[in-house]
Amino acid sequence: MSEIRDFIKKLPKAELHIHIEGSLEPELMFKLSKKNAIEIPFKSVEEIRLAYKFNNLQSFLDIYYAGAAVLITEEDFYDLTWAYLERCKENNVLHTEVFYDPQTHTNRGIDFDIVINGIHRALVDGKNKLGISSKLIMCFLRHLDEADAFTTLEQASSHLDKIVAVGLDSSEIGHPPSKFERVFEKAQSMGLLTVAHAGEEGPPAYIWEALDLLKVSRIDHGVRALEDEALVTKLITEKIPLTICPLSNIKLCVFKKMSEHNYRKLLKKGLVVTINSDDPAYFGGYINQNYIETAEALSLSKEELALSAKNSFIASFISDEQKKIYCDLVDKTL
Ligand code: HPA
Ligand SMILES: [Zn+2]
Repeated sequence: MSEIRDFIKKLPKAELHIHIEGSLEPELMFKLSKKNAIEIPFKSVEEIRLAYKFNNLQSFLDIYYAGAAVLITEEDFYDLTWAYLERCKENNVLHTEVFYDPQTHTNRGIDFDIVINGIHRALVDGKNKLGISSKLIMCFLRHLDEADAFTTLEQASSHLDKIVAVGLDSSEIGHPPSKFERVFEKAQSMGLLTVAHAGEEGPPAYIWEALDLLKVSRIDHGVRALEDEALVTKLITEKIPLTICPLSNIKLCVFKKMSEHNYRKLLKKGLVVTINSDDPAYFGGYINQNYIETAEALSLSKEELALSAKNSFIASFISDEQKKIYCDLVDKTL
């Protein structure tokens, strides 16, 4: 193994941008489709993998929502989450903040409680059996309307002990953060933090809206921030983290190739940037693979990789004491 790969493997990390539905590997999708008698348009695991060719965010989302339809029982959501936590262990992820999309499931008749209880139970086991700490972030699908998001927030009100924040994902263009200003305001009044996908395909104006209207603690993706100098200054001064997903950006054609990714530029400017996997089953790798491909294409040094790992803990929703413990662990790898 090359020295840099070995270093990345040993580096303690937090993952802050992972959609649990996006960790559904073709093998599990196939198995669940048989068990639950849900038809999927593929005859084999190989056929599923071959279908994973995307030319933008929407072409991915269409397949991603179709795949999620095999998830029916609480056990299915448990197994999905547990499989991801085992990958965390392999990738030396010590802390993870997991997104899930309740509306993907409730809108096809799955009870809100089944989904959250299955995911939560696996996260508790992840702490007890694997030593991985975690938080859960409930995302609203932005292509659906405000009323649907309000209904979802209402359903979450008896589970507030299991959720740290609300987020915003799905088709970005045409669905600006402003559409959900009132829902996010209500979520905050319930004690929840906020994050939002912005500036993945959408313009810098969407990042401004996420900050000014949704009062987000972090921006998910945010790679288009570089197009707006005043925005970059704000993100640096206010230390607002970006959760960047390099392999996702290549697979969804946000950048043509990894050598053109702006990750290193953002890091060099002093933004709190982090490396994450987004939808690892669909985009060709878990967090270490994202670190490796970014490091190799952009010639990131060990110091820059360690800074990225420290950023991941600093940008997380854990306590300051815990952040210090994890950052010290990162320093020890240098
Ligand atoms: O990268 C993403 N962007 C928006 N929505 C998503 N849902 C899963 N992954 C993504
Ligand atoms: Zn995402």
